[in-house]
Amino acid sequence: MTENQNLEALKTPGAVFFIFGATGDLAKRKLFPAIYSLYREGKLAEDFAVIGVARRPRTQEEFREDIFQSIQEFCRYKAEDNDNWKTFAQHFEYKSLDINNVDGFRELNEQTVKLEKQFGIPGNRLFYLALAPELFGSVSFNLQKGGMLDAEGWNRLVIEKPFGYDLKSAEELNEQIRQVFKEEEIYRIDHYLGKEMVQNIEVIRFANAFFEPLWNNKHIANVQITLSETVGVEERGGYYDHAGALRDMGQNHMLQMLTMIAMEPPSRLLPEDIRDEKVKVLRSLRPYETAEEVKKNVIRGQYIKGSARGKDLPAYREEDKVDPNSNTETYFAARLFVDNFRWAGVPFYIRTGKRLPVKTTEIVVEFKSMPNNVYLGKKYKLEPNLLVIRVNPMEGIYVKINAKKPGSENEIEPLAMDFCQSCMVGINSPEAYERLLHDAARGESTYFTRWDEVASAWSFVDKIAEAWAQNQGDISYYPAGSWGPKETDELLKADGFHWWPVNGQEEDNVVWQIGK
Ligand SMILES: NC(=O)C1=CN([C@@H]2O[C@H](COP(=O)(O)OP(=O)(O)OC[C@H]3O[C@@H](n4cnc5c(N)ncnc54)[C@H](OP(=O)(O)O)[C@@H]3O)[C@@H](O)[C@H]2O)C=CC1
Ligand SMILES: O=C1O[C@H](COP(=O)(O)O)[C@@H](O)[C@H](O)[C@H]1O
Repeated sequence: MTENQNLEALKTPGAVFFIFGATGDLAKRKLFPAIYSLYREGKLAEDFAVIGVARRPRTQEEFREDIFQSIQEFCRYKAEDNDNWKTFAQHFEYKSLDINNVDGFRELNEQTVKLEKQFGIPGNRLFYLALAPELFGSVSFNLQKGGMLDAEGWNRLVIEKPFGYDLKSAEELNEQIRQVFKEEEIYRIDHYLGKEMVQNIEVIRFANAFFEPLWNNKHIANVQITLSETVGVEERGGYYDHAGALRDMGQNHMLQMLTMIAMEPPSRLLPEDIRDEKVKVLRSLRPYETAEEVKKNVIRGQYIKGSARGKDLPAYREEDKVDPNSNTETYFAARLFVDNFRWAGVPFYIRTGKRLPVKTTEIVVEFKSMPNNVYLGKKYKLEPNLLVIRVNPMEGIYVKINAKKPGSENEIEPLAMDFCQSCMVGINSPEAYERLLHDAARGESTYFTRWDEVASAWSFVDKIAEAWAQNQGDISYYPAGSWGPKETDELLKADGFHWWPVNGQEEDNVVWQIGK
């Protein structure tokens, strides 16, 4: 393929993008920068328009100024105040509208038709709901009543997480949306699926002869997925105190990464085939039915006062908009099992938390050790081989192997073969939201979650949440800036394993860590 053909294949079809919630945090930090990056990369030509929708008043000039500021602050490309910027900004308009006001949607339709004529857009409409989920149903109904879905092109609905609070509320939400949109028109965002290295899991697994044959319970001892954050709840205390780490990160990002690691190779690289395989993994998760099973396999914690990098940090219960008696978990870790032929008996350890010492997302696949009753194993203590996939913020993979210590006669030491992708492409790697917006506009649904995936993930998580709700007392506390409750280490120790240190974690005896 020539470069021009390649760019043509990546080009987004002409469409109007509606950003509902255009004055909000997500639009400012992620969506406007993503649209600008697509434009700068030639993936978005001149046949597009963006209409920002929210209640507060904004003139067109003020709205365009908001976008300029958002790009300057959050985009990997900077806008310059020149003709190029002015051409881009002309594609943006604002509509002040309460989403409960159906007449406003009729006006919005008139505004849209004008823009479609102006930019030669063939009636394709993408509705991005950067709104609280309680509003998804009303927007869908009013889009229909206001005639917004009657244009000639396609309609697509992109919705943000959280998709419900539990299975029941997710079903209700889904039912409302499905009265208006077909499943194939709905794009449920899980922004972790837009991350470079999460998408790379498939390639690492299915394009390498030395991984796939070993990818099973005969050769893999355990899998560890860590998603640690240094931040607390910031301005989102109200939402977070209702949700907690299990719903905020577990039901979606953590389980999605697990499915990418555990799924069977799809028969074809088509969205539905890939999603079929992912949902099978979710259905194979061993459910924890009783409070005892939950207690044995899942740990929850909440941060108390602590410090990090010389700075004092408040307790979770002291955070803005958080109940001072809150029992919401800011951390959870679990031992999960995928009960199928490939994975029977292999524990998947997952952990995530706020106010941990480093910001990192990493997946460690620990291979079974060589038999220690023969040859080298008899003589040396061999470290297990590891495949580490670094998702965030560093991107890359490395493999830890045993090798002869250079210069020594017969000493063996662990050695890391490191591919640091971020060192090579640096800040040019597209942001998750950029990829996902681009995919949704091209009708590429692989990296969005299908309803049955969402439902299966909720039914698994609900049982844990129910057990916790009945037993409020079993929460552990950890100082902000520490690695979470100590019980988390016990979870692995009981199986003869330990957490492998993640990138940035200080460990004196880790000779194979990069930079050591
Ligand atoms: N921010 C983030 O990093 C992330 C956010 N999300 C999800 O994305 C969604 C949006 O989040 P975020 O941007 O942070 O939220 P904000 O509270 O910052 O923004 C909400 C937006 O909704 C608009 N809005 C609220 N009520 C109405 C209404 N009745 N009619 C029209 N517009 C309305 C607000 O504008 P106005 O007040 O002017 O009407 C504002 O633009 C949420 O579901 C959140 O959970 C998911 C992942 C990350
Ligand atoms: O969805 C969410 O993700 C962020 C973490 O995302 P990352 O890309 O920065 O790793 C998390 O902070 C937030 O609580 C959650 O809602």
